Amino acid sequence: MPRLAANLDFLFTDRPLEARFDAAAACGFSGIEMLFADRLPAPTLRAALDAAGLEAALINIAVDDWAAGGRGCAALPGHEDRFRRALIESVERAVAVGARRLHVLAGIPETGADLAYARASYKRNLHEAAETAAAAGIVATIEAINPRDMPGYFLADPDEAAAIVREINHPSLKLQFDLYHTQITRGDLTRRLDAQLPLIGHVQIAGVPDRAEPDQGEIAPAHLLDRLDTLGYDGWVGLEYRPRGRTEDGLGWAAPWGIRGPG
Ligand SMILES: O=C(O)C(=O)[C@H](O)CO
Ligand SMILES: [Mg+2]
Repeated sequence: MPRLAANLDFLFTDRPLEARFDAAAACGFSGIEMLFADRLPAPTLRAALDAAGLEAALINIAVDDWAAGGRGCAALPGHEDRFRRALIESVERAVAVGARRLHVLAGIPETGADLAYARASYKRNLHEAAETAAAAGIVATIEAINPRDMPGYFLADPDEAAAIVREINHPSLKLQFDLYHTQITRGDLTRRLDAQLPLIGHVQIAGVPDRAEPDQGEIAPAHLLDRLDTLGYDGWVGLEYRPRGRTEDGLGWAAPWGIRGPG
């Protein structure tokens, strides 16, 4: 049965980061995921997780220029040294905090960039990410992000993400299947899960089109989570949405998976 993880950069954001761990645990979560895990020193993050009885399901690779529009650099030729530094630092952080999945962001190529050249460079960097992750006993993931939310992002098409994971064919490189982005760009979620399950290392969910709780709109959470269960997926499903109100008040849909508002 899939386990639900609270994304602490989307949920419980009405309180300081340090308070979100206990809030997630109080709602029945046993795992969390974070986009910006480098905001806390690794020992501090590890202590917060341990104190709340939480596992880090996934963290993102460090992105040093997020505020300036940076979205990673794995697919940006010429940035290999920067990529390697972020990779090594982030794998070390993942190990220190017990995270078994590291999302490796591709980046936004400059207008007019040679995309075939970028793809070749991306594949070399991802192979290195897989090798570095494997040596540390973890798994690197890649995720297609829809162009409405992240214009110009190199990896926009979920089927291209699946093709790249297949081509690299490394046990420590997996697909991060974000149901929200995939519904927007491609749809046909059930059949895509069926076909791509062996490639999948992490799943995320949000409602479409609003990126709020998935119980409204085009996403059918019970159907999709049951499907993942039937397919034998026993990994994490990250709740990566912007709650319509208080996070706790919007968790009713997740009750069948052990999540509850604290009352
Ligand atoms: O935006 C998403 O869906 C993600 O999962 C990334 O990690 C953050 O951009
Ligand atoms: Mg996502």
